[in-house]
Amino acid sequence: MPAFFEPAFACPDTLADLWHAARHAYLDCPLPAVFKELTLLLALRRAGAGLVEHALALTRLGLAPAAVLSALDEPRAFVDQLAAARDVLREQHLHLETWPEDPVLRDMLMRCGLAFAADPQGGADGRAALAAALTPALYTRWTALAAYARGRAAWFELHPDLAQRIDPPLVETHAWLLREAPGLARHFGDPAVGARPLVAPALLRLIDAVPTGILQLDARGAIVMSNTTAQRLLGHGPEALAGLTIDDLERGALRDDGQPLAPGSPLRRCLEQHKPQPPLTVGLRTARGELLWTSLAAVPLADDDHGAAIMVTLVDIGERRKIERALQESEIKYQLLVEASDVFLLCFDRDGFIFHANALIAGLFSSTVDDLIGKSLGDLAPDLPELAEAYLARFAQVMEGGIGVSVEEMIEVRGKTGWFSSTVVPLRDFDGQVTGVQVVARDITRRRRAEIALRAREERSRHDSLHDPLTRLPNRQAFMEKLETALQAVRQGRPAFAVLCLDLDRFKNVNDSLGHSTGDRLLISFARLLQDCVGPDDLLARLSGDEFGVLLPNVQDASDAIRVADRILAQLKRPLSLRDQEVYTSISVGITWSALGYERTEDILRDADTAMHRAKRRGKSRYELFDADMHAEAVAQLTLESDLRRAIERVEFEVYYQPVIDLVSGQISGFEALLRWNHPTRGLVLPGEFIGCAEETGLIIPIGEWVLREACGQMQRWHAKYPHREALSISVNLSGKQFAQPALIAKALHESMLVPSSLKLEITESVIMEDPKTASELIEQLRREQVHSYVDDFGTGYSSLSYLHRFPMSALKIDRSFISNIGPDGENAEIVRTIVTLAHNLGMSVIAEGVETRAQLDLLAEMGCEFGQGYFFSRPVSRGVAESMISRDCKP
Ligand SMILES: Nc1nc2c(ncn2[C@@H]2O[C@@H]3COP(=O)(O)O[C@H]4[C@@H](O)[C@H](n5cnc6c(=O)[nH]c(N)nc65)O[C@@H]4COP(=O)(O)O[C@H]3[C@H]2O)c(=O)[nH]1
Repeated sequence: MPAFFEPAFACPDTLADLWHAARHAYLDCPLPAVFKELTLLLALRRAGAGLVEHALALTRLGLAPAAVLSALDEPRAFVDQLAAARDVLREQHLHLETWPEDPVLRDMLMRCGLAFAADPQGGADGRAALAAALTPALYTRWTALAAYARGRAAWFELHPDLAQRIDPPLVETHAWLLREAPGLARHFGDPAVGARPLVAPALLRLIDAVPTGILQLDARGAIVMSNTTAQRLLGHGPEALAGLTIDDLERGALRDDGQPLAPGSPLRRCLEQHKPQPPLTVGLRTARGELLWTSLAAVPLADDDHGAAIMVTLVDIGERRKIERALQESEIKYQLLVEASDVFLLCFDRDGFIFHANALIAGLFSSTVDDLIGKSLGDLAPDLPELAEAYLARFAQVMEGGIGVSVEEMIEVRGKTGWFSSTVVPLRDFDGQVTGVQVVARDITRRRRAEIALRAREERSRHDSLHDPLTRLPNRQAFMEKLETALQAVRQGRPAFAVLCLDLDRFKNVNDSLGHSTGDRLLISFARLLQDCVGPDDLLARLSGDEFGVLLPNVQDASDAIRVADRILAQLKRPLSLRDQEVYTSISVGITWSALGYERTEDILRDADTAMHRAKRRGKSRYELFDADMHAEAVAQLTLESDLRRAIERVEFEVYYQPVIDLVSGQISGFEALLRWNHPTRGLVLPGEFIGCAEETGLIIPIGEWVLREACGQMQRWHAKYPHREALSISVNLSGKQFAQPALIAKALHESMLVPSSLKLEITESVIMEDPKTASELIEQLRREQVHSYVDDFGTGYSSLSYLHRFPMSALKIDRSFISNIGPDGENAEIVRTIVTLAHNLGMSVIAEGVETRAQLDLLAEMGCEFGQGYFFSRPVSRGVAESMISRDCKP
């Protein structure tokens, strides 16, 4: 680029200014019109279209186009003239402020100026001469004019087709000019050349088809060609796009970072430095002002015939950028997440060197992220070689298998021990190849501690749930679990086991008489004693209140269990020390063992329990081995129990009445109500066969209630029917279990409307002694309600009269075993006599049970016994028979 025109081409603004200045000079300056025309004509001689415009200007000035032809026709002479003019100007030392009047001088100046325009480089001498000859203002104007001319020429050189296409009047004028002066045609060149496409049509189609936008810009940065993609992307039609400049393209354009594109864009650099510009992300504005993100590249074009200086390619990267942005955002989010989370992150390459880490892990090693990069595990924790080794093994495993590995482990880092949960996962490249591993670890110390505490608590609570808090022995649940294990072991061929069920005899008495805390101490002391009696492999448990169980997991036969029972019984011959007192106690032991072929643990314990009850029944302080008979008995008991339940539902019971005779008058003083069961298959069943079972199962409560209501009601009906016999009383047996429901007695009386004093409740001596406290309270309550209480079966239990005064009983019934023995030989007679005397001394009447003979009757009468009851008078009879007795004037 000639230095003379540099300002105009260096900066578009300058060019624009020059353009305006030149137009101003062209139209307003005092240069002669012909000078102007010649200047332009010469400058634009290669620009046919420019000449057209020039011709228009000539027309406006009133000149015929033909007037300039002579100058154009003589280029050679023109150059010579120019050289002459230059010499003249140099010699004349002119200082012109206005254009000279002298036509020769004028002509000289004009030709000199034209020389600059036509050949700026070559006209350097002339320019210097001109500058010397003209005032600076005049010289500037002249320069501007020359720049204008040069600019126009260059413009039209680059846009021959464009100029014709966009300016139809120009084309018309062109045609007119050629008609007027056909000689101009050689200056315009071939009009077809102007419309000639820049590239071959096939290539043009190809260019149009490519998805990349292609623009060609001329040396001044104006678009001279665009393909369809570029037009579509930028939203301009081809016409609108043609002629847009770099400025237009870059107006409102943004850099990749969203900042305005700085001056000196790659397009301009390419244009000016003729160097290819690598792709750059630029946001261009479309015709609608929207932002189009492109990858913009430019290459210089060498010697293009059509004036194209650079080729620009535009690739729409909007979608890609969105994805990239999303990826970036996701990456940022990931980073934020990683940094904000409590996760330790390390990424290792295949060789075990760190290439990524987060701040948290850096902090853990009192380091920085940068410092960690490039380090190996060994560098990281030189004092933990085993840990490093373990992790390296994990890395190898993960990289080989491609599957992540998670572990929780305790690690000591810098003297601090903590629990960490870490996961090692493989890292892969786009092809799926494992490129390294990522370790994500979390400090789980707090969680772990909480877990340990929780587990300890759970274990404690499980221990509690399986242990008795008082004796600290395993409880029933624990015993049953172990029993289940033992049962399974036996099924798998392991040796037999035995179970002992131990129950303290009369423990309730201890509780009631010595207090519950003494009872507790007794249990603790007894538990210790048991512990001393069993082996380390044996299981001792407290099954319930005063019931203990022993599981002997390895026995040859039942005798092994018997030996243990004997040992315990022998130990109990000595008193148990309870702090400040010593207490004698005994136990009843039931034994069973697995050789009996058990299927269920409940059955084992049930049978041991059955045997234990048998031991109790047989006098306590002993053991009983469960056997087949007992089993049959147990089965029979079960059958009986279910039959009883059915009997209650269907009311298969009946009350029989046995008269009680006044031994003085010989008349019936009352009846004892005795229960009978009309069994559907077994016929009449006596109470001895089912009362025990009813008591054990608690069924005695509904049965007893029924008897009470039935008997009270019956007696009340007899009272009503035989009013003169209203002194008749009814005796009803009361079970110990019924003590708990004294209200039922009041209820029965209330419902039957029987006078309370007509009801006598028989309570056995053993029941009283089983629970003396409750018995005493009940008897006292009954007394207050005017219900009489009798001691039943006296002599079979404690046989002690000493306690009787503690209970406000009305009478006692001497057991029939004593009566039957006061036969003709008089055995027991003295005992009975003593009982009668003592009872009288305590203010109680006496009823003799089981009177079967006249001799017994006579002896009892002689002893002063008030009442008698027995087969001698009558067996227990049905209601109807009993009534007939009453109606027969009360003699049985
Ligand atoms: N060998 C002989 N026996 C005689 C003679 N006189 C009466 N007996 C029998 O002696 C038992 C007297 O009843 P217990 O001592 O209260 O003894 C009763 C009583 O303890 C209980 N029992 C009967 N009914 C009930 C009831 O409704 N409730 C409760 N809880 N127990 C009842 O069943 C036991 C047996 O009742 P039973 O079989 O009816 O037997 C009756 C009666 O039939 C005699 O001269 N010789």
